[in-house]
Amino acid sequence: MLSIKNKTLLSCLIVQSNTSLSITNPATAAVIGHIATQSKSEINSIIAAADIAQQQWKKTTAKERAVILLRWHDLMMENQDDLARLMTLEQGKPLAESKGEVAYGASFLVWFAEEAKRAYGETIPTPVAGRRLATIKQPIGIATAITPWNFPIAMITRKAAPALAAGCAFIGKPANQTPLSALAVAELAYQAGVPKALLQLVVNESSSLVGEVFCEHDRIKKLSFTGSTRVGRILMAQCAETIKRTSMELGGNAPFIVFEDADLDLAVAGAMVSKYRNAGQTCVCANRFYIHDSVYDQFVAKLTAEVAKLRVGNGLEDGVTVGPVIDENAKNNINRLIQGAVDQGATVAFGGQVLSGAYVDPTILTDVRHDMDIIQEEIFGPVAPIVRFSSDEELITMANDTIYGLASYFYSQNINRIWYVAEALEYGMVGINEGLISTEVAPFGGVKQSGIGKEGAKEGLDEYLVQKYLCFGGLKH
Ligand SMILES: NC(=O)C1=CN([C@@H]2O[C@H](COP(=O)(O)OP(=O)(O)OC[C@H]3O[C@@H](n4cnc5c(N)ncnc54)[C@H](OP(=O)(O)O)[C@@H]3O)[C@@H](O)[C@H]2O)C=CC1
Ligand SMILES: O=C(O)CCCC(=O)O
Repeated sequence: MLSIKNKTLLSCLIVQSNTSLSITNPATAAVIGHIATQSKSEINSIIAAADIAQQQWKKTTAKERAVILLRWHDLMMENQDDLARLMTLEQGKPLAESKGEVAYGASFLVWFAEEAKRAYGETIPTPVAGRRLATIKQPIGIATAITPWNFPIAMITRKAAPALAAGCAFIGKPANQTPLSALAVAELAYQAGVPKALLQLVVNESSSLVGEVFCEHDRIKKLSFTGSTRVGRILMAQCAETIKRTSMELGGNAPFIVFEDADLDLAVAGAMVSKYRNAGQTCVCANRFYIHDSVYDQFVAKLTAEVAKLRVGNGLEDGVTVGPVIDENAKNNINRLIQGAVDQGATVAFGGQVLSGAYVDPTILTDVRHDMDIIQEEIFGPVAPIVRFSSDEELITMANDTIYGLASYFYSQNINRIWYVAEALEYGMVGINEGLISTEVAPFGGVKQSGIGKEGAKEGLDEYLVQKYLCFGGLKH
């Protein structure tokens, strides 16, 4: 079942025991393997070993660390097909998307390998004679991460790469539903020369147990989390005791806005990639559509024509563009939101069938009002609820009416409107005439209850560095 070429990527697999975790393929509900779990005392031993390893690693030069990270990148790309297959088997996304994620995940290794060479300090003009002032940047120490199932590889490398590049040790907890591809990527890190004690992935049936150890351990200096706002709140509270630095990439409720002056074909292309990629299970996915009254019917017709071309099925099969969602619970929750919207007056313009297994029918809902539950909640599924608007002012109020502030998208060709709306949207990221904004070179992160901190870009490295101020006194000249 796990037929891949490079068998070393499966070194994490064990014969089932009472301390193992079983991994299920969401496309078939079949168990595809078992991996060992780590107890609390084993995780504490891993932290102690990471502490020792980091004392050596922090003394290496950024250039030496870059050589290893670049080798790791090359190994990931050499094993792109195998890693993608593993990801599709445990997560469900179509193989082409899995391959894309492997490349996206690997891109963080190159980016941070290069960026760490530019972790510059500063000199500061002294206000007092006989002194010189400067700053340096140093690794924060042991960094930990807890990641979700929707991007099993990229969310690990987006955090591990800056940590290792900065000179930190890294301990991650992948999602229990999708640890295989992350563990395979860790195996490639060791083959590239990353010391085993420096980079470890741990799992336990109880994610909250791992979370508590990470948050409460005094030698751990950083926690980076990607996942729901609900769990982000718990982790931030738990980190308070040790005043740990945190990065939080949490839930979103992205508006996708089309003004009357938009290029509609461009908007539909952006909507398809933003809404239906990964079966809608992306924190930056368009969650709710606001379309100007004068182009509403035209937009719906064009979008329907494109959604009708999607093919739902097992992500390993040729031609499949929408895989299963992560499990049947997720499917039921999405179908509950669709039914709730219909009960509140929405119309199913396309799709809406209840499918078997963990599959969700790509759906378009019209006659949707801003106050419906489907607009207020994160759908995390291939469903596009479409609201009409007629004034820019009303639109901005509706777009910002959420506790979330991660991604937002709008389409317009009017330069005045583009600047005004881009500035008025209360979001960490704005796609303007663009539906796919993620890249390793730009700062990814939200405002409001979508989180704290940035990943990728030059800012992503600073999350793993501490700035130290040096004051040189008693100088004669
Ligand atoms: N912003 C984003 O990128 C994401 C947003 N979400 C949103 O969250 C919803 C629920 O998805 P879900 O996967 O359950 O997201 P969660 O936030 O529950 O899970 C994300 C990660 O946190 C772990 N976790 C869960 N509870 C705790 C805890 N108390 N302490 C420490 N770690 C914990 C999970 O482990 P385990 O695998 O054991 O559950 C997983 O590794 C989605 O439907 C979506 O709306 C989900 C994923 C990503
Ligand atoms: O959904 C997420 O959990 C992260 C978004 C992936 C990306 O586009 O970078």
